[in-house]
Amino acid sequence: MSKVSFDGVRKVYNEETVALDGIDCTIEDGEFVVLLGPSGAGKSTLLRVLNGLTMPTEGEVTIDGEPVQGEREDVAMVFQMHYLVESMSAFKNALTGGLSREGLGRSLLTLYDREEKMAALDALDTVGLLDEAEQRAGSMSGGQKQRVGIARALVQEPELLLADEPVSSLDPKAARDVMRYMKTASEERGLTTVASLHQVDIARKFGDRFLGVRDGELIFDGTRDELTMDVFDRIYYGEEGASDRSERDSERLAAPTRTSSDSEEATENPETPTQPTSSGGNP
Ligand SMILES: Nc1ncnc2c1ncn2[C@@H]1O[C@H](COP(=O)(O)OP(=O)(O)OP(=O)(O)O)[C@@H](O)[C@H]1O
Repeated sequence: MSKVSFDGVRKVYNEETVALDGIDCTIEDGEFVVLLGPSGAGKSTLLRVLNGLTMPTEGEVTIDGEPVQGEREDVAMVFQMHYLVESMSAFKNALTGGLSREGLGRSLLTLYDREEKMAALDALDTVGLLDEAEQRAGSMSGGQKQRVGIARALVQEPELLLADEPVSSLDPKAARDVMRYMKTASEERGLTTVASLHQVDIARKFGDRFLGVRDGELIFDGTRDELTMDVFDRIYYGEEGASDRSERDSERLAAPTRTSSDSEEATENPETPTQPTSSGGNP
């Protein structure tokens, strides 16, 4: 588990594009945090400054009190595009997660020891793919591939798991499956998790806490119950757009009804947002 702090984090690309504009926030050990925000809001940049792929222009990001100054072994990332080697089995793909732990000097041809193989099998078991361990990645469904991507991240033995739109390209059922396995993995392994998602219904189902980013600013930090339709509209459509609800409400009403598998996500809060509609990136 890791505690993460953003202290006045600002990121400006090419001296003109402000991607993050003074982010202050702390993520506690073991939290499962969902990042929400329209396209270009700064979500990927926020994840990238967390895993050291990008350095802030101002401010500081710390993990367990240590400033992030580059890529870290205890931070693993799951991407929208899983970047698997399609010709290799799920097992071999998962094994490569250990490379970031062991250093890039090791080649894929290296013989892995028993402990590493057990870690890969254990990770595949965590994501429900033990029986498919020998299956070629290229022959797997999109959801299965993403689960292999999660297994590969788990083999790295991270304390902090980051996921950048991990289910954006999946159908709703596969997306839920992937998120369910990611949540289970985080709980079983005590990971702190930060995932950016556009599907608000899925976000609400799995997130413990929600950060809303818009124009590089953190405009919402709250719980599931606090993530009302108004808040959601403010995150995705801005203050002005949030007042223009009637058109979107009619689109929402015209949307297909939920399937029975969706119904477990109770609408205990009548203000519960469903799926974002017209603008704001993927929604
Ligand atoms: N490497 C880069 N160089 C220049 N500008 C960048 C770079 N990466 C991101 N940006 C810009 O920074 C802003 C924030 O981008 P970012 O990718 O963090 O947003 P996002 O919320 O993840 O969007 P999306 O949901 O579309 O992925 C955007 O204006 C984007 O064009």
